[in-house]
Amino acid sequence: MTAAAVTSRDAVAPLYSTVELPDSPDLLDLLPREGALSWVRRGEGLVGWGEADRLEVSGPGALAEAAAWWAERSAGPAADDGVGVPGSGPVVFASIAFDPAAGTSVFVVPEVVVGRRGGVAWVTTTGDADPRDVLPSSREPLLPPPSRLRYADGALDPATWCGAVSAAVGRIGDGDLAKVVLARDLLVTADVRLDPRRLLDRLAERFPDCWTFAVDGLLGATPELLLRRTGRQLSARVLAGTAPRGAGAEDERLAAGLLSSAKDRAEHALAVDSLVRALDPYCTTLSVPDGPSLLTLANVRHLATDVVGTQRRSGVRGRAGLLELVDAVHPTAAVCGTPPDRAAAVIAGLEGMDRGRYAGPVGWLDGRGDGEFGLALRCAQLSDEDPCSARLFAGCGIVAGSDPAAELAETQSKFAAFQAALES
Ligand SMILES: C=C(O[C@@H]1C=C(C(=O)O)C=C[C@H]1O)C(=O)O
Repeated sequence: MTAAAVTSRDAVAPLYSTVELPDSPDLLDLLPREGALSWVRRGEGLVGWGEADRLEVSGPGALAEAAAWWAERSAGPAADDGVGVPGSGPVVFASIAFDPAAGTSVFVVPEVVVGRRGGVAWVTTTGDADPRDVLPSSREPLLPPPSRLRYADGALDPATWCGAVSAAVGRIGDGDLAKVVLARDLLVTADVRLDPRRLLDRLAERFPDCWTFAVDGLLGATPELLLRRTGRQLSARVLAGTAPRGAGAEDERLAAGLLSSAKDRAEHALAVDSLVRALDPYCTTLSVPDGPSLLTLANVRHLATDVVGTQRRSGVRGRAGLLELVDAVHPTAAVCGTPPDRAAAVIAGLEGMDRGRYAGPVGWLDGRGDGEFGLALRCAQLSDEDPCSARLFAGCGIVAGSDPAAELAETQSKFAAFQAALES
């Protein structure tokens, strides 16, 4: 085992000050063009900018290292927090690699965080800045939208990716595994620089039921909540099983078909089971509805299960923080498969790409241990080298009976979430 690689700017915890804002600002409107950090749903959540500190970490102990780092960074000289709700006081935004042992996970402590929750709004600053002085008086104008977008295949062209799906169905038929999630990437280049704020605005408008996120150039609107912790209360929204949207009566027919599909319900049950099995040892209560409901988005419809639990008060598991819980539940069968080790090996053998932080946990954590992590889906990684380019990701659960052409169409429907933001 190699040791986790850790880079962090300096060793002294910054000072944090939080004040309540008299008016509730539009969070996304506050973001600057560079370094946008976001976790926003229906106008509530957190945005941040500037970097007071940053941790990049990988290796088998990556999330434990990150938890220790954050405990030190958030526990420094007492935070001056006059608001006292989840997300006020010290906050770190995080985007964790799909495979935290192999990929790089990024943790950013912003210089400024603005939050909104239940109608209360606040601003938190790190260092000497006075929280009353840091909000922009007006928004820097958005860059013009692209007039031309060029798409190119990522790691696998569509026909080769369908071949990978067939191979996975073969492995499932041989009894090697029950489910594997296979993803593909799509490269896009615009004729102008991409403005993250324009993309976030469009995603938030079109996907009000999703969490619009941005951390270190990974931007998206995810419908899937891996884990939220508020005190001892834990909650998650598990998704698996997808149908396209249709027009008029066809849409109703597709919805009814998804809810009654034995294949989709079995695929969904594997994802719920994987979360419940991993979370159960940490909980005194864990409640799972009898069957899935439908989550309807602009581009697709999913089978969804909302799970809620209460974390134990005592013992080692009672002391587990949110990053330890995230480490325990990730990857669920919603993004990896069943059993997870075999599925991970099939992904490594068939996908032909590095997922990076796609399908990894993304969200935020505060100094009390409250926070929210979604799965980084319906997203794109903006290129560091070329400000006009991005890499989009989409994947699908493959089970017995999966049809490669239908799975390819499903990835296209999922890409469409980010494409609409680029194109509008
Ligand atoms: C892997 C993705 O989505 C996951 C796979 C789903 C499915 O196969 O039905 C549904 C929701 C997500 O859990 C993705 O959007 O890239």
